[in-house]
Amino acid sequence: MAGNSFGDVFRITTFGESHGEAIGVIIDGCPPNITIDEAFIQSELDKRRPGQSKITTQRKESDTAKILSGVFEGKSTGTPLAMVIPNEDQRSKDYSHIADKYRPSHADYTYQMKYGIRDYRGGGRSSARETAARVAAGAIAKSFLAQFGIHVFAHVSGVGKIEAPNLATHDIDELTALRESNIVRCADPATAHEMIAFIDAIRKAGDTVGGRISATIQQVPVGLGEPVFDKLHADLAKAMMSINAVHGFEYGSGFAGSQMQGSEHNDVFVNPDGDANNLKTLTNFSGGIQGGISNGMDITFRVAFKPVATLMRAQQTINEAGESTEITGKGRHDPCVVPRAVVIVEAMAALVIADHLLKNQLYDPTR
Ligand SMILES: Cc1cc2nc3c(=O)[nH]c(=O)nc-3n(C[C@H](O)[C@H](O)[C@H](O)COP(=O)(O)O)c2cc1C
Repeated sequence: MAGNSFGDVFRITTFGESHGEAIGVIIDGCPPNITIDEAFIQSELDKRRPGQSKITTQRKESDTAKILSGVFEGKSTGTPLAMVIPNEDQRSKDYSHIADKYRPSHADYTYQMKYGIRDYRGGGRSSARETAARVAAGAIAKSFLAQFGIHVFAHVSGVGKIEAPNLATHDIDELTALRESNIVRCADPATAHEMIAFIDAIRKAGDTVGGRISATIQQVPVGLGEPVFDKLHADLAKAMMSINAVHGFEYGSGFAGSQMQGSEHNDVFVNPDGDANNLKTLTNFSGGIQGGISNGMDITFRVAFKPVATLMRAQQTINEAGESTEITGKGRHDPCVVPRAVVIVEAMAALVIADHLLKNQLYDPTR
């Protein structure tokens, strides 16, 4: 199975399945002397952990990452940094009833056709359990970026047809406190209230619902991103589209921008500091990226997640023998993935920025 690695310099490889022994990650290319704070890694994993509230799956996993290598006396050594997260609450029998059935809109049929074998327990490698390994790696990338004052913030900006208003502040600490004040992780508490009630009603009806996550990356220096195929937004798009259940990515003005005119869409340059090498723009429809290269403004993007495929109600499907059958989800599933996916989006964004920072020919770590 190819395609388990991401990044060129700050490169991660993840391994493991939903119901195997463990999942984990190896980071090859992590620079030395980064402070590795295990409590921070854990706090990041806690935001993705199952069983954290009534609107997430009830699977009970402590999601504790054990560092196996690459760290000495609390600092990265520059050698491969490996982390493993044991699986604790598999309950594989919850899946025996679907062993030979294809869940509609899940990965069962495509895995069976491609590999001729699949671990049906929780979807095996196709399970979003794998993303815990990305979150652990993302925590290391965030620690690296913090040295440069670069911070990523994401929150749930939409659930079904409910949409949060534009945020009133850009202060990351303030936004984080607002987001963590509620279980859906929306930084607008009034909208959060509405979202939680809606997800709870959907869950009780045995159904699921999609949602949106908006993100911003602050203090990214000018010049990250390669000009042709490895444009910064192209790599962000790949990172986000690689997350389970993601169906859309847009940056800056995104799809709405295609309905605008150039005269309203162009970001007018200004020079507030009288420094020709530190220009700003009055608006940020470019989302902080022009020609695939960061321009020093906040990088902004939005990610759309589909409704979870596994429903707690009967659906028509086909089994491996090609016969019509019924399928009903059992066990523990998320009615809406976005509350748990916020930290996954942040992790993938941090990995992209760390990778570009390191491969930028203009980057001088001593500067
Ligand atoms: C945080 C998170 C949790 C998820 N939880 C579930 C779940 O409980 N049940 C499920 O069927 N799919 C869940 N998914 C989505 C599946 O992993 C995904 O739909 C499946 O792998 C098929 O891939 P695709 O939707 O990208 O085509 C979750 C996704 C994320 C990001």
